[in-house]
Amino acid sequence: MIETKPIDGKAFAAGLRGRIAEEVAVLTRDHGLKPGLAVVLVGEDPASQVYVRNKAAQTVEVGMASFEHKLPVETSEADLLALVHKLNADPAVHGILVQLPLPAHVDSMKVLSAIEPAKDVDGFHVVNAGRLAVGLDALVPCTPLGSVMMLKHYLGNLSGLHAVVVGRSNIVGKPAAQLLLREDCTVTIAHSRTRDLPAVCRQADILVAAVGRPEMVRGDWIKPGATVIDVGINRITKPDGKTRLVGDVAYEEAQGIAGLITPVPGGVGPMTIACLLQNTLTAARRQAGL
Ligand SMILES: Nc1nc(=O)c2c([nH]1)NC[C@@H]1CN(c3ccc(C(=O)N[C@@H](CCC(=O)O)C(=O)O)cc3)C=[N+]21
Repeated sequence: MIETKPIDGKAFAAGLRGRIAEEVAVLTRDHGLKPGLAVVLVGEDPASQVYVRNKAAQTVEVGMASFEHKLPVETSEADLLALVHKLNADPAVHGILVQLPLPAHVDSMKVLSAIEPAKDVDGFHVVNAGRLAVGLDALVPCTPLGSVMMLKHYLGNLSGLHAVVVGRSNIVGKPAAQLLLREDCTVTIAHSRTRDLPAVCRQADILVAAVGRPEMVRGDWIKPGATVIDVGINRITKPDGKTRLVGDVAYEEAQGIAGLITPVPGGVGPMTIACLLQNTLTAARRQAGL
């Protein structure tokens, strides 16, 4: 029987934020540079409001400036684009995040493409996606960045390991695959059309679940001793009417099979926000030519 160890993303993120705070203090002291992050939220989705509030609080906590822009759900695409252009031109703003999903009447791709790539701390702009793909310096999407940071910390060298990424989204699956490839993993990208998905997953030394379906990855999809990164954050309603957060992996079933696993909550989620701050620091430094 394998002893399954949880990967404490919450503690890891707190440590990372501590290091970021020290670097921000040095940057401000030696160069008079205070990194600034602008977050744009359209509409009043309660979960999104919680994330945006957490991001703003942690931004201030590490010594950065936080600029929050809350817009009504009926905001036009033109007005949103105008705000993005204003933030692009604002020297106090080094990072811009437009919270997704946007309302249906707004073309998300158009808005993301309007963000100056150097300020695109989500790493969603095609320029950053392309730079990551060809191995140039890029701003890298926060969730995959945080996931790979934890993998390197816990496993050391990832070279030659077989990583299976379940999910092919532009914000997690594809960039996660690129980062793992950069670490010399053998990478398989699996998705809803993959034939015999459980058998493909069972080949993984590193299994990244990023599908957005509660507990879809079952215990018997996991190779004994494998490292499981659960990117899913699904709010489900239990029979008693209470809600609870679950990942894309059946966490209890993974016990005794996985070697290491990120819990939900307390795994990848906190690292996503810490990496957003890391990207803002990186963006500020590059914009200042440091
Ligand atoms: N442009 C954009 N960039 C994003 O990065 C982005 C976005 N839009 N839209 C929404 C999703 C969601 N997201 C989360 C970040 C942290 C937690 C997080 O810290 N979760 C805690 C629990 C939070 C809770 O209890 O609800 C945890 O997993 O432990 C969750 C979700 C970033 N997103």
